[in-house]
Amino acid sequence: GCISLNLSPVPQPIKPNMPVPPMTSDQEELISALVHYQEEFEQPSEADIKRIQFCFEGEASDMKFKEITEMTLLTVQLIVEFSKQLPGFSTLQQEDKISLLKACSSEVMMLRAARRYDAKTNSIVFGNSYPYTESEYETAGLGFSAPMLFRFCRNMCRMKVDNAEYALLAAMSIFSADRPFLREAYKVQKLQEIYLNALSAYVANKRAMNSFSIMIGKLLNVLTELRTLGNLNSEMCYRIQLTDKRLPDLLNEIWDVTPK
Ligand SMILES: Cc1nc(-c2ccccc2Cl)n(NC(=O)c2ccc3c(c2C)OCCO3)c1C(C)C
Repeated sequence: GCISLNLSPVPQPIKPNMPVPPMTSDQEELISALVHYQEEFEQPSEADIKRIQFCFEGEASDMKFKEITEMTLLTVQLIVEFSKQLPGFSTLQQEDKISLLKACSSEVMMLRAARRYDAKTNSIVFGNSYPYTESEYETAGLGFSAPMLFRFCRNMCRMKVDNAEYALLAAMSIFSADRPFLREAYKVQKLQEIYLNALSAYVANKRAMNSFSIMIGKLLNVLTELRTLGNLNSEMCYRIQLTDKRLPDLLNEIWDVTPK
């Protein structure tokens, strides 16, 4: 069932030497719901992954590129399902839901890649058996993006971001009030504040006090980094337009790549 959003007065902002207030039960409920949905919509089904694996022939680069695009298509659809479960999302107008999903999907894709990053093999394991290494990214013709993507993944890994923090960052990326064409930006802003307060309460209660302000600062900086990565994804989409490679129509539509 969906969590009743408690729009009670915003809890006190946490100051450095202030005793850490316990999380409210609403915040605990919200966080466990998000972690549950994050797990529910984490992986494409085995059947979907199998379908991708065996239906491509052609030269290595095209096959790798096609695999990545199909895997991304499945993952973006999971991101849409995750977003629809977020408390508050259903209170928005249809047009705003679409504007938010178009704008956040590449950013949440980057967060998902970071969650699937395996430091030992320096690879992103999308699905259960799809290790993407930096060189495979090069093979697929996406070489320009690989170093930045893997640097982002390594940084998230070093910060030891946990499932709750990933889920809350994804929710904050989804509920970004400064996305283009929003009709009710103020509603999106209010929703993001609820997830921000839950994130800061969670971090304050989880990490020793001295590292709270450092950690919350780093996590909020991730949202800024995600903007850059999302914009570079759009740039990559345009570059692909200029080559003989093609993205699936749904990705072109979601990422506003106007077919020439
Ligand atoms: C089908 C497809 N799937 C992805 C993708 C793959 C993994 C994580 C996130 C994304 Cl968005 N991308 N984007 C990138 O791989 C991509 C593009 C630009 C980047 C970047 C990535 C991962 O990361 C670093 C900044 O620039 C694409 C297309 C557009 C090729």
